[in-house]
Amino acid sequence: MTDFSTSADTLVVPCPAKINLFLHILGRLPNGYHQLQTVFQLLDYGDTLTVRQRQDSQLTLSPDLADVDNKDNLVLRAAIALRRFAGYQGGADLYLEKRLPIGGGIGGGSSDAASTLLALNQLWQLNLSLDTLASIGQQLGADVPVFVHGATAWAEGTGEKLTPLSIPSKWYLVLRPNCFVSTGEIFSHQQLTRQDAPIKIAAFLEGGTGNSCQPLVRKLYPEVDKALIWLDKFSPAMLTGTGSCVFASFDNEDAARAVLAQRPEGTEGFVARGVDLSPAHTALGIA
Ligand SMILES: C[C@](O)(CO)[C@H](O)COP(=O)(O)OP(=O)(O)OC[C@H]1O[C@@H](n2ccc(N)nc2=O)[C@H](O)[C@@H]1O
Ligand SMILES: Nc1ncnc2c1ncn2[C@@H]1O[C@H](COP(=O)(O)OP(=O)(O)OP(=O)(O)O)[C@@H](O)[C@H]1O
Repeated sequence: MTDFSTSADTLVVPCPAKINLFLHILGRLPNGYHQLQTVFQLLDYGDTLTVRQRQDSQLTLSPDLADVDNKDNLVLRAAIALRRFAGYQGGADLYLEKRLPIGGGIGGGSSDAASTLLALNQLWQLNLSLDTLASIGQQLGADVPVFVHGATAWAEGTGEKLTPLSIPSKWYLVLRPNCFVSTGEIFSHQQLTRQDAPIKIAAFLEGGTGNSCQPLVRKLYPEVDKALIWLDKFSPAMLTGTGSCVFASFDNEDAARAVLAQRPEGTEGFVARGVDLSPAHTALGIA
């Protein structure tokens, strides 16, 4: 068993979740990806990654995730992509404490990948810029760049054109119905609406925006529909990303926790605070 006690050659980094405070789909690009407008709200809750320098060139990842082969894990894929880009010869032991539900629309895999890039860039003293790390990360997932840049942001393009945004701090309850939604399935679905008109940041701040994937996802997944109806009784509820998680905001932690405690059987969830800056950046001392 690998010993991951903290020392000079070890970094411990949070991998925060995100929610999409709104999500519009403007159209489809020639590569099949969709042109979006969204606000990524970072949360102070997520997975935790520990990276430790090795004296040889091996890259190891533990423990195994139940549903993801190690070779497909975005942590290992990010480490390999970074090492190849930088022409670095050394290795590292990586340990991922997974808390975020997979396929929930809260960006867990992308955040794990981003924290891997940020941490190994420091551990291996590669000195690559955030822009460079974000472009390496974008090849791994559309949500990786926002986690690399580490700020709650207005996003356009496929999520890589980012404008930091300060949102009044709120508490969020994120509820996960008992189902997994494939992002690819929703984006390739015939009935997805892809014709939202572009809006300005001011229009989002004035309210009234929504998630354009929500009508289709709640139709395909009755569990999502039920979760939205239930949570909406306490505070306006919305889908994040392509789901399956839904969320609602509350003025304080106690109010959010009181609702979480009554959640319907079969659902799981967590309460987290919205943050302007990524806890990964704070932990690594990135300005
Ligand atoms: C919907 C969001 O969660 C909003 O935050 C993200 O844009 C999805 O980001 P992600 O899970 O990192 O997505 P990826 O792993 O890059 O892509 C999964 C699949 O979703 C589709 N996809 C994703 C993002 C995007 N802007 N257009 C797409 O059409 C593609 O078919 C792709 O094969
Ligand atoms: N470390 C990881 N954590 C979670 N999923 C991973 C990881 N590595 C690879 N994956 C794969 O990535 C896919 C997407 O997982 P993720 O949890 O990021 O989805 P998501 O929350 O819907 O993301 P998004 O909000 O970016 O659409 C999963 O199907 C899983 O097989």
